[in-house]
Amino acid sequence: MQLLKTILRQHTLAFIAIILLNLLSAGLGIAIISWINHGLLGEHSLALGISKMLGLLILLLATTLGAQWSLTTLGHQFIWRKRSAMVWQMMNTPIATLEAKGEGELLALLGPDIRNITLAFVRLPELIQGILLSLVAIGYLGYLSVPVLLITIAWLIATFTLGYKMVSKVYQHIAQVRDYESDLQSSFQVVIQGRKELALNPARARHFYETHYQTAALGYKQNIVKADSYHLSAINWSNIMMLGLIGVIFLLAETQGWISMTVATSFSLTILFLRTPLLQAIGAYPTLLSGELAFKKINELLPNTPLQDDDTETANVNDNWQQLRWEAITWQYPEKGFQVGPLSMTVTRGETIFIIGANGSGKSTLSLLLTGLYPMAQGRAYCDDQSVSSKGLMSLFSVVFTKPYLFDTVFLEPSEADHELATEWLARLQLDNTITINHHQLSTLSLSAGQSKRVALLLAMAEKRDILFLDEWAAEQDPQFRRYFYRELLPWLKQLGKTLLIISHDDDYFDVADRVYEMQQGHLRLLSAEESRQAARAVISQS
Ligand SMILES: Nc1ncnc2c1ncn2[C@@H]1O[C@H](COP(=O)(O)OP(=O)(O)OP(=O)(O)O)[C@@H](O)[C@H]1O
Repeated sequence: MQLLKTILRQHTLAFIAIILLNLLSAGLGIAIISWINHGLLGEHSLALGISKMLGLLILLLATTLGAQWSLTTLGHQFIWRKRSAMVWQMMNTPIATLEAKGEGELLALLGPDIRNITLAFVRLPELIQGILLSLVAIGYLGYLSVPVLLITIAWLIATFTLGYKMVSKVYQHIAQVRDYESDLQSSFQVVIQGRKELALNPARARHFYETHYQTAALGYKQNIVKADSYHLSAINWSNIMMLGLIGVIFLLAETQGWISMTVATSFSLTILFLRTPLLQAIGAYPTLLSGELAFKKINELLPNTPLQDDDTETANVNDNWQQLRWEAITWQYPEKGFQVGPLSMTVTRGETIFIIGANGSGKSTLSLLLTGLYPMAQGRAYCDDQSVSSKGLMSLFSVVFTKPYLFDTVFLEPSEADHELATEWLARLQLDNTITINHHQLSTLSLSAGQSKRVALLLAMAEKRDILFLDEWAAEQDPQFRRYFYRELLPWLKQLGKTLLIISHDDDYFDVADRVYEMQQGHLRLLSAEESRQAARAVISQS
């Protein structure tokens, strides 16, 4: 099992110590049974017998608790590390890979999958104790009578072969449960993010509920019921067969005379002692299977390779760069989806460049490609004629996406000067009546769409990167502020030395740009001054 192998590799010594502790606990358990059967009544006084038994029981309690506690602690330590590595890994995974998986799958990884691994560890002590106890018990039974032990082993093999078949079915259904879990997470997202639309349209809400949600929920339920049924059948089957084994042992003693009745009693006591932990072990197995499946899913998406420290690449970008150039670059969405490029583009430091084009022509995709967020399938980017990596590109840009995510902190480690800057920017963005900045925290994020975009711009400016890339930033602004943005804010940002890449549909303001590019079905074209003037009409006619 991958999960067990990994924990064994990462915590070899601790794991060996835990196994030894478990062996000790199992050995003590069996020794106590043997002593009760053979030694207790032979003690000189009843008081001595009782105190010895109490002492042994307390020792057994301490070792069993110690063994379980250390395994559980090790498990939670492993999960803490795994979850932290996952979150970090996810933040460092190319966004195209994450997008291809879908949000439902990612939520399933961080939520139910990690929970299943946790549960696997919670039940792992039972499994390990059950297995070790069985081994120790088998040794003891062999000491009592080898022929009866052989019959016992044959009986147990027959029991567990059928039990294993049932547990395999459990695994199949648990795998399907995991797929439905991902669909359920997607449905939960619809319920939360589409709440307004669903509230307004009961017919759509019912349709969504009856088709999408119920398909996932029913699929989940049917498979979990089947998994649980096979699991319970395996437990009951094993339980009954263990009782049957005791009958067989007494029969062998009574009719065949293979062993005395005292040895038969020891056999039966040991098997009864073994029964509960063994059934618990079988009970714990499916939880371990779910954990294993979750572990595989996590490793599939976020392989546990050490993260590359690309800081050396970002250092390749000269602080005083003068020109960025992309040559014959391309990007295509998976499964032969929309393609951008091959295209080439040059940006000189301090320029204001507009990118225009019809809906779906590929402007936002281009922004992700130019900024290094999508990897170039072909072509290269250069910074002052030096090849620059995706990481290098990312270090130059601050982007306000069409649907930006708003963080509530402006600067990460603000200085007094930064605070003054942020206060000035708030005023310039006409947000000073709505928001205050205390230390580096924004007082509220309950904002209108237009205000949210202004905050997103504030956050982007606070990153103090050389290039600001704004994707249809002005779309939600009122006409006065839109005018103010193009006629005053952009020239002010340019004056500050910012290089500006602006995706825009606002044809009234194309004159603000030094150059205008047009996207057409994934291809980029530099417009002449005359074409820029005509562009607005061209855009409208294409859409
Ligand atoms: N995550 C995605 N997976 C697959 N295809 C996508 C994805 N995002 C966008 N596309 C496709 O890429 C094409 C270009 O989309 P893009 O968002 O870049 O256009 P745009 O020019 O920015 O449009 P708009 O002006 O409407 O914002 C569209 O046909 C769209 O269907």
